[in-house]
Amino acid sequence: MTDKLKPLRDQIDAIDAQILSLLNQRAKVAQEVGHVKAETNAPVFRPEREAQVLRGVAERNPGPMGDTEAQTIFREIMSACRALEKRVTVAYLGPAGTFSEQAVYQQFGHAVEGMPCASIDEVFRATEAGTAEFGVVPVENSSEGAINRTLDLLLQTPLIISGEVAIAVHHSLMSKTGTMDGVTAICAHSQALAQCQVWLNEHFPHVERRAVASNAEAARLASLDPTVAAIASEIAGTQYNLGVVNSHIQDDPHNRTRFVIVGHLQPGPSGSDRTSLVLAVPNKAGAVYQLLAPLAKHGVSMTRFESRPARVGTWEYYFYVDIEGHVQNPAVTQALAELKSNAAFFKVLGSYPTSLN
Ligand SMILES: O=C(O)C(=O)C[C@]1(C(=O)O)C=C[C@@H](O)C=C1
Repeated sequence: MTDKLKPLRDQIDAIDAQILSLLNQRAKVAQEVGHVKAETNAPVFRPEREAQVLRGVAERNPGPMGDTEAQTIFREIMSACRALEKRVTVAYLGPAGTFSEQAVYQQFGHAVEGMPCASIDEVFRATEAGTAEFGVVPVENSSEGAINRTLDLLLQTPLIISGEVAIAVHHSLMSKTGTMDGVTAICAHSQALAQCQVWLNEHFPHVERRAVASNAEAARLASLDPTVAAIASEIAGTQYNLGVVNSHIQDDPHNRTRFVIVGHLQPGPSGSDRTSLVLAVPNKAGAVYQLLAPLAKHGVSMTRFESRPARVGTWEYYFYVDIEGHVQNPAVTQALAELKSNAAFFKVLGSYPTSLN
């Protein structure tokens, strides 16, 4: 056995030495890019370029390594190279261990400064003030719908959406002992409790459900109290030393949350982009239909349409619309100019590369 392994491991050692040398060659070039950018005060993080690099990795990947695995590695390579230019600070809905933190790493890799915030409002405030260069906030969940606080804040903020990330949300039921013995309450964020309600009704109909600020907070509480179980990601469970009672308890096995990245940067076109808008029209029959007509006229596809009652201002509803394409694409530019002239309220939230998954 050992005799057969030795030459293979020697090969791996030799390849690793080459990989390391190539990684450092790449890192030196990235440092040069950093110097060029510093001269012109150009932004270090270029989401459209990173999206193109990662799409190129999948296109050129000869295997047997999977495309997603190759992209994960290259995301971290770019993250490490970017950190040599400048380490980007990213605010997110904390504490550490939340799906928001996972979204940060999925977009930026691990060579970033994560800044956990107590609320979505705080993420916007920190990013607007420049304490963080970017903020990552949840915008919609596949089973529970829109995250209304984010939609309201997007309406008011001067920040621009510069990217999106979709995360598969798998919830686990966990406790200090890894069992439900002696457990009298199950804690989680209200969204997570809602996403697991059918499963909970079936398995633990008589255990109290308690909504707390975040799933990570639930995990922290469970780590302190054997009468409390938490619904959270297993990453959060590991962080707080919890045992798993049941995995994958969310009612929808394909449950996903989409996050957006907000900041002061408007990315250029990447070749596969999305544009997010907010619109309002006077409340009269056919107004919404007329409002959206320019999209069909210019062949622009709408990928999302969400209405939100206005709590302030003149209009009854705001419409959150996502379309395919970048504001700089001619068809999108024309469609938006016509849309703007029909709308009573019009705001482009940003144009950004579509997420990889
Ligand atoms: O191409 C750039 O602008 C770089 O700074 C290099 C690089 C990379 O490592 O490939 C790093 C950071 C940017 O976000 C994009 C790409």
